[in-house]
Amino acid sequence: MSISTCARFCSSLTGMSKNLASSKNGSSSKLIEGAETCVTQWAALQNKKEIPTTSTSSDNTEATFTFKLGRTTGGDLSSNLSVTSSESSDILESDYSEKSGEQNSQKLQSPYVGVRSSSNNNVTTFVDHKLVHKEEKDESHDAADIKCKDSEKSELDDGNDTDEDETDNESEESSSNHTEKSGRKYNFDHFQIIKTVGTGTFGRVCLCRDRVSNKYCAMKILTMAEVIRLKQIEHVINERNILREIRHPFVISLKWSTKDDSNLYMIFDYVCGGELFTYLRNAGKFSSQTSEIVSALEYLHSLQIIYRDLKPENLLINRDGHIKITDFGFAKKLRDRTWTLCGTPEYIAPEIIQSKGHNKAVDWWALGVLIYEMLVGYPPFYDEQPFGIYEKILSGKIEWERHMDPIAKDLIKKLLVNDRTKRLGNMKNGADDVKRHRWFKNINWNDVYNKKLKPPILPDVHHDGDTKNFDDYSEMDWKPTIAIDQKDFKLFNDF
Ligand SMILES: Nc1ncnc2c1ncn2[C@@H]1O[C@H](COP(=O)(O)OP(=O)(O)OP(=O)(O)O)[C@@H](O)[C@H]1O
Repeated sequence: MSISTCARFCSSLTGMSKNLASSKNGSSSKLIEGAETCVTQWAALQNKKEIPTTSTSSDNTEATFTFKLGRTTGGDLSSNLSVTSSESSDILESDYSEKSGEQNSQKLQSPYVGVRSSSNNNVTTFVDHKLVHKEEKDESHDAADIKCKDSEKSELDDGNDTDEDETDNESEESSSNHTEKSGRKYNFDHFQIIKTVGTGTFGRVCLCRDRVSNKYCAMKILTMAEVIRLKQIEHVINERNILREIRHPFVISLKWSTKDDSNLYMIFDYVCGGELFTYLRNAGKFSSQTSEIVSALEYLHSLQIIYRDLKPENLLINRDGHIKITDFGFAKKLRDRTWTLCGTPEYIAPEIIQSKGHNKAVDWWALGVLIYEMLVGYPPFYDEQPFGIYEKILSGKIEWERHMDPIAKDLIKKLLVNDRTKRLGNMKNGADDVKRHRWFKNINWNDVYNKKLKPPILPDVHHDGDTKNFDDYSEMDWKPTIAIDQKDFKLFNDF
């Protein structure tokens, strides 16, 4: 996850953050207490029946409690917190589909603090330094140096090296199956790591060069031990599986995934423009990007996938100016509804707060928040405290800027409807209702999909591997690769 963008509230969370930072597997009950308090306060806020703080599942399924805490508007500090516990007494909420009873793991985010200026990507990141690797590294690394054995289990993907910008539409038309083979077999040492361009909860994202095709790509490296520690195995496997299934011009495309005995790896096309948010904060310029997001959401929902993490940080912009939605860590294939409390506070839909069970409607809500934030510069529901944010979300009151475009305002209002059965996008015509809104009156949706709309702005990049739109990250804190034991390794059998 990018920590960049709008840095968010923090002071109230700092103490919690410290607790979390010092937490180990076996000592997380304090943190869970904090999480329980959150849940209880939400319930109290609404004067509604209490959200269960223990799992109702009979099979002791592990619970999920997932937040991305930490966005402050115009401020400069954000804090993401993470905590886990596998003790059933600490269970807060099970993440399962209503019908499947599918279990999931438990999480608040890992401790880090990010600072960002509102005008660009200047982010300072402090990741968990407990396992910081002090040894100095060269700027570029061989992927093989990271210790991926030949015997690693690797996922043969489509192996399609062709420049995505040129082939996106072709491949989408010819195949929606990401695993369709094109003949190439990837190998880990085909990749040379050049530079870190982002950090996430469990690892980092690096710019790489594919030695075979000579193309740039992004390698997301997740430390298995961290994934286990944060009880995120299911989410990571979900992320990979969903990414393998999808192929859309405005969604990041996974080229290959693999693992060794310490890390999970996902190789994506490199999106060199950085975050969209950096470029566009202007009503006139944003409608074509919005339409790309709508197109992507419609596609995901058509596959019964909810994305659940729509926010400016997760919208990257390609060299051609088009959007790429990234970070599918919260995405989920749904049979019906899900109950995981997850998301980023400012973007969470009321039904998530109310623990009513949620579905794709949460993405349409988040779209309303996103459009508002893109147009106004800060999110519609904001407070220094997360509870204040939830209270505002539930109240449904939105402050409107006087000069807000009335058509945009109408769209936002129809997306930010508390009653999800009346929310645009979630009614019987689905995404068509959104697409037919006046805000999109001049939009030809086929043209959107085929990238025929001229992007309002092109990112300032000099070449495909340009990293100027990303923050600088230390290459000195690569964590040592520690092999996990066989028992733990088996947890990743499905990756
Ligand atoms: N394909 C890509 N091209 C360029 N940069 C990327 C790409 N994928 C990710 N990044 C950068 O790396 C950052 C972290 O990526 P991502 O959000 O996927 O990590 P994460 O580990 O899932 O984070 P989280 O903590 O939210 O789980 C992004 O915000 C972005 O800046």
